[in-house]
Parts: sequence; C-alpha cells; structure tokens
Amino acid sequence: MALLETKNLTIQFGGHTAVDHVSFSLPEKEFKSVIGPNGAGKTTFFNLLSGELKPTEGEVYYKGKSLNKVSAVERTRRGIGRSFQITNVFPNLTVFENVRLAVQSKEKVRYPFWKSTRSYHGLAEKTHELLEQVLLDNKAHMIAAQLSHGEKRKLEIAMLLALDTEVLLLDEPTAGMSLEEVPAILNVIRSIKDQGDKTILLIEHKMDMILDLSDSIMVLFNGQLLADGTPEDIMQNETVQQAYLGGYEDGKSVRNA
Ligand SMILES: Nc1ncnc2c1ncn2[C@@H]1O[C@H](COP(=O)(O)OP(=O)(O)OP(=O)(O)O)[C@@H](O)[C@H]1O
Repeated sequence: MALLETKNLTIQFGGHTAVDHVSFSLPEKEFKSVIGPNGAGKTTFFNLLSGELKPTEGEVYYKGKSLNKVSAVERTRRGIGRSFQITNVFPNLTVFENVRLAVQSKEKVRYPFWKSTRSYHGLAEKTHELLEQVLLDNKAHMIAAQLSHGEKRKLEIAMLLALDTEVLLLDEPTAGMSLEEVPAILNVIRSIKDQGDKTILLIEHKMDMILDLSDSIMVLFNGQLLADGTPEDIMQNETVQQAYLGGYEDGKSVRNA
C-alpha cells in the first residue's frame, strides 16, 4: 500500500511553477531518493509534503486520506517527520538537552492528557539511545553551538527520530559537510534503514550514497517528475542522462549536450 502519495501536486510562485503536476507514490517501508539539479523543486516538494507550503493545485495523501487541509504540526503528529535545519536547535543547551526536549515534546503531542508518561529516567534512556544511534553519544554534554557542521546534522537527525514518525523526509543531510564527515552520516542513515520500520524519502546530490541506500529513485527536473524507478532503471534512463548532461525543456524536447 502507498503510505504517501501525491496527485498532480503543483505550486507556483508568481509566474514560476516550482513543482509541476507531480504524481508519486511511496510504498510503506520503501527508501526512495529524490534527485535533480539545483532549483529542480526538490525542497519545495518536501515543503508541500510536510505542510509548510500549500499547493496551488493537486493533493497530498497519507494512508489514503487527503492532507490538503491538515496543518504541518498535525502532519507530524500523524507520522510525517521532516528534518529541520539547525534553527530548531537551542544553541546554548547541550546535545543531550536538545534531544531530551525533542523526546519530551513528542510525548506531549502523542499523549496530551497524561502529565508524564515516561519518568525522567525513561526520557534520559530514550535520549541516550538516540544519541548512540546517530553516533553522538560521546558529545552528549557538549553545547550544541560548538558542534561541527556534520555533528549538527546528526543532532538534527536525532531530534527527528525523537518524534518517532513513520515517514522521514531527509533534506540533503550531507549538505555543507566535509568529505571526512560523510561516511558517518551515511552509516547513521543506513542504520535507520536497516532497523526496517521507517519509510524514507531522501534528497541528496551524492550519487554513490543514493545508489547505496535507495530502493527507488525519483528525478525532478524543472518541477516535473522526469522519471521514477529502480536505481538500475534510473541510471540507464536516457532522458535522465540527457537532462543531467545537456538540458531538458518543457518536459518534451530533449537537447543534447
Ligand atoms: N518561497 C519561494 N518563493 C519564490 N520562489 C521560490 C520559493 N521557494 C522556492 N522557489 C523557487 O522554486 C524553485 C525550486 O526551488 P527548490 O529549492 O525547491 O529547488 P531544489 O531542487 O531543492 O534545489 P537545491 O538542490 O538547490 O536545493 C527555484 O527556482 C526557487 O528559486
């Protein structure tokens, strides 16, 4: 069954169509990557899925129900988690305190009628588990502001995992990382995948990472869905190759490089 789907999802900014009639389907437990050149509409597509932006046309469905009238907060509560940039982190709190707050906030959202469903120790235990999973347990007591860029991205992932959502929308987790930091984040994402309980949509530019992780790949170009298939299909797809190498116009004509 498709967990997350879109039908003709479209958004225009002024005269520019950033996401253009995209219909896609993400089966439960699948790992799908979203690729495409800069400005293709990948982040905007995520913003439409998570509810930060409202479509001009088309629909997002989760578990068969339309989300168009559902707020971003309610989408998270229902199970669609989006990694936010580090702006959501309290820079003057420690890594541990940041993750614990995220664990706590999830408890409040999920069980608003209970004062405390987990004891203080329960929260701390869950926090340690998450820090271990993202390989940050040795930095638990560091002030968040002092983390390296790569470590901040790991913290962001831990805070996303704390929300315990079924779907994870990961927007370029390796962006701005040094080459040495990439393998660690790849390991973190692979370990999340290997646990087997998440449905994941990943925006990335690093092809080796995409090929390593993905069950399927969708390609956006000028806001349109150019192709969607297995990694093998996508690598062999001529239109995709030409779009990357040469340029693709109005979804019809292909110009050679
Ligand atoms: N809020 C906005 N207002 C106006 N234009 C926008 C807005 N958000 C995005 N755009 C435009 O929509 C297009 C798609 O942008 P988007 O950030 O989704 O691309 P992307 O594929 O994520 O690119 P990148 O790989 O560089 O992150 C771009 O032309 C961008 O300038």
